Amino acid sequence: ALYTHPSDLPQKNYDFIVVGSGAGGGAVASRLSEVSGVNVLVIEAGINVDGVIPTEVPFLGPSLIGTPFDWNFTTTPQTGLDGRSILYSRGFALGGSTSIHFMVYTRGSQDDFDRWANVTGDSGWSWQALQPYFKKMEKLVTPADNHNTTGELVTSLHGDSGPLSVSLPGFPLVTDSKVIGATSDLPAQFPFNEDMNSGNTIGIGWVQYTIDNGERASSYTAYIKPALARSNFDVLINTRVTKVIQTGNESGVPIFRGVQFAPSSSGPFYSLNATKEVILSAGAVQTPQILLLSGIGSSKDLQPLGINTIVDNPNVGTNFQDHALLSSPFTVNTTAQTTFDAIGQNATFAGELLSQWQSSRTGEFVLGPANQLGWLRLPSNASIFDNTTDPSAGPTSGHYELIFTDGFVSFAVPSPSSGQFFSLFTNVVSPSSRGTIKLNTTSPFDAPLIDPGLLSSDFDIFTMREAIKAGKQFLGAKSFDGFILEPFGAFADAVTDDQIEAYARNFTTTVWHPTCSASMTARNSSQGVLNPDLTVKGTVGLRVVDASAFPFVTASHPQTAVYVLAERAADLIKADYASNATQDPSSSTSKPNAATGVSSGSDTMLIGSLLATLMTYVFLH
Ligand SMILES: Cc1cc2nc3c(=O)[nH]c(=O)nc-3n(C[C@H](O)[C@H](O)[C@H](O)COP(=O)(O)OP(=O)(O)OC[C@H]3O[C@@H](n4cnc5c(N)ncnc54)[C@H](O)[C@@H]3O)c2cc1C
Repeated sequence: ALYTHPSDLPQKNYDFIVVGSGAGGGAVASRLSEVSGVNVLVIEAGINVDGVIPTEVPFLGPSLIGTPFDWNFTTTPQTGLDGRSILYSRGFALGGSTSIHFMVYTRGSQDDFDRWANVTGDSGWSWQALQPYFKKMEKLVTPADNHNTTGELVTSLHGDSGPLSVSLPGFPLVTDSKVIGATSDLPAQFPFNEDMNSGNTIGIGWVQYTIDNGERASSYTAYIKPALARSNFDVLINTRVTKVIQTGNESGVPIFRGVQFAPSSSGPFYSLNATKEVILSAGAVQTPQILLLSGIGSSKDLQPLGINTIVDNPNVGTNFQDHALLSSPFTVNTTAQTTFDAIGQNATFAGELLSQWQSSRTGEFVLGPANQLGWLRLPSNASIFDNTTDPSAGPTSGHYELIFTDGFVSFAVPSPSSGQFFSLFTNVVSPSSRGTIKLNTTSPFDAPLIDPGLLSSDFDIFTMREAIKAGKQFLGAKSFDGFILEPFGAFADAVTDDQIEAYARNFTTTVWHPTCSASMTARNSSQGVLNPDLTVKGTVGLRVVDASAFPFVTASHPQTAVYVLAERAADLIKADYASNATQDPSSSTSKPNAATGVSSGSDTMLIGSLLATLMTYVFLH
């Protein structure tokens, strides 16, 4: 059942307490609750999304940025971005970031996962070994417009009965034939890739989305909602886990089967113990924050804050990786108005499209941000490789991504109120930059210090620069003749290499792919935070199942890799407890205890007024 306040929780022994309901938490919790008699509780800080239209309408996904469905974090000043701090969105919602994200469904490359297997010493993370899980999670469905998808993806690569629906774009754009045509014009540099989820990502092709019948498919809709019917599955929203609690020792190793949680900073504070495990799935920003608040981290950092170090591991919150994203607009010449511009500039048209979506789940509002994208590599003789090792996983991984959007879309500057545009997104997908997550204060209700280190390495700024140049070459193909006019705004002045780099540092943001901040490494390695089975090194009863566990960010949009990690994690956990796992004798079986009696404020909002705010937002931006 779904609960909205800790005091409503039923009296139950929870075998597993999962912190966070995003891609990792939703999937692992739902799978664990398949075992009858195993009680699972998910504790989610964020708010309900039921009936919230912008979380359902694919096209309105971007309108959720900066709203109450977003944690609205800000990064530390980024040296690679000329000292700018940028908005760092994460989903504050049932379903986590998958309830607000852009739904692009890319698995990553064979080399990405084979590298995971190599660094962890666990062949179960290899591309080949994960194939059953990629298929198990997925249900390939027809696009919203039921068009013939021959040549747009390879059906046999996909699952047909998993919880997560995947489909191709369900509305045609005038730019579709131009982008696909350009892959024929310039096949050597920009090959067509019929299905970038085959293990070889290289090339340009059609985007697959987690969209089902014109609606967003999220961790909530795919995994959590169906499981809520089970009597052994509970979800508590509006409630923040403030730390994990040591509940004992096993052969001198601390056991962490307790969680403390509260609906607001003023309490009341509750605690509850899992009989089997606590699973942290709070995402790559907050999983390390919770570990640090719980005394699992670098004693050098924790001591000055007055936090007692229980497990001294300096790797917690390090190795943080993200993808740097830049949008570069071009003016275009077209009689058919470009999609994003028409919607952004004409509220009446947008209203009509919303009505169309509501009545038939068709039209432009079934679309994600682009119908095509591609993954490309720098030439092997690129000058950067004279003194830098290639940070990519191998030849099936891109160094950069190009995304093609039919209209003006930018996360750095506001959209112009008139004009017709085409946006080229460039994304550094195999970065060598590394960042950190550190505590700012000891309050779990304060944001941590988030430093994704965007464009902080020579390789990354070089790659961003070359990606922009490659993108311009692609848009110079014959298929774009007479359509693309010229670079717009500050992009128009970015001509020489130095100017392009300056432009990139000035306007790059993130594509919100934080990962690797509690990485898994080999079992006997002193590096990293997790063992290859995702248990936290130096602890008993505590695991991490989310994007922070990645050893390297995949050269992809990472939701699929998080889901696949969670699918395998569920089987690893089920196997552990099928074979008579030892139990912590201190595990509590009681109703949660309120440690303080202060009652909390309510997060309840009038959905009507929220929707109005969201719609205004999307129309204005
Ligand atoms: C704007 C945006 C667009 C994106 N677009 C795409 C895309 O198109 N394709 C793609 O593949 N990926 C995309 N991503 C990334 C993708 O959403 C994430 O990689 C994925 O959701 C990560 O899963 P996770 O489980 O690690 O974390 P999340 O999905 O972020 O889930 C973490 C959950 O933990 C909760 N939580 C955090 N702290 C606490 C606490 N203390 N107590 C209780 N709960 C807590 C959060 O509220 C959240 O619900 C996007 C992300 C964003 C923000």
